[in-house]
Amino acid sequence: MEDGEQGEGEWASKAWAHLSSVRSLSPLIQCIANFVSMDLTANTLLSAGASPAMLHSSTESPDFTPQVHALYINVGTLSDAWLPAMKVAAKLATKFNKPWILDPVAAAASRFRLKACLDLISLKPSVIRGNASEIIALADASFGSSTKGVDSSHDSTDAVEAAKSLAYSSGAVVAVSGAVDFITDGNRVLGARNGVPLMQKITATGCAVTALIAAFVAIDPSHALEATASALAVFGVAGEIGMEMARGPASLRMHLIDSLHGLDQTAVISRVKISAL
Ligand SMILES: Nc1ncnc2c1ncn2[C@@H]1O[C@H](COP(=O)(O)OP(=O)(O)OP(=O)(O)O)[C@@H](O)[C@H]1O
Ligand SMILES: Cc1ncsc1CCO
Ligand SMILES: [Mg+2]
Repeated sequence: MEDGEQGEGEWASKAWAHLSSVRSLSPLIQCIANFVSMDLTANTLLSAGASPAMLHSSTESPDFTPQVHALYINVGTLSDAWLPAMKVAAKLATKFNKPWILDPVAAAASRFRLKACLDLISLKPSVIRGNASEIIALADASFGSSTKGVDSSHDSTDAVEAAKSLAYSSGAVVAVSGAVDFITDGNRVLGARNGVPLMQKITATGCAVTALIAAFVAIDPSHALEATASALAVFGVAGEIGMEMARGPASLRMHLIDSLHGLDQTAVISRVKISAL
């Protein structure tokens, strides 16, 4: 796929091509998720056509990580026991040239968590996706500054410069979710304007979309910026269509998964709103 200036229609076609490849290639994604998000994450990957495996033991990663198409690491319910396993898997992914994707949940909630995230970032993830407060905390390497646990206390627009600086310093593509999702490699910045506000009221939609990014990057690893934008926009479109049937967060969760599974070319092409900023 080519870089450069393109209109929304071309980005939407690219998003459809990415989703079609995920469906046809069904990439195997190792997920070191968290206790809250495991179910939604696995179901999101399955409904998109990917193949999730929630394996986190450092004893089995040497056998398993070399077989996967991408690795997803989420620090949501981080513990002393899980952190070494995350590092083992991340190192294996890098060694075997597999993309790995980080979700730095609540990065600034504690010194332990901030250091864990920064240590993981030094192991070279392909993509980091967080909410605005998480990305600002990582860019500043600062603990406790205006954070509220796993929820963001900033708008995504507040974090664009932090995302660019984190992308530049880490070498990763950095995505900030919110009303507008921003995706940057430190140089280019894309905006994806899909989704509905009620997605914030379902726990772990952020975790789930980060896993979806892993599946999209797995099938287009040399275009991580574009694949990340496609995943965020496609997940947002599933949320928009799901919202047409939902009565609240619980039914939106169900309809979002159904809509992701049923997305067709017409819906993706007409609804995906990605643009270069
Ligand atoms: N105001 C909004 N309008 C539209 N979509 C939104 C809005 N806020 C968030 N989203 C979408 O909801 C999803 C989750 O993003 P969010 O920023 O809430 O992640 P998060 O805080 O990491 O969530 P969690 O930690 O619960 O997994 C993303 O797909 C994002 O695009
Ligand atoms: C609520 C919660 N707490 C730790 S992880 C998680 C899921 C959303 O990130
Ligand atoms: Mg999150």
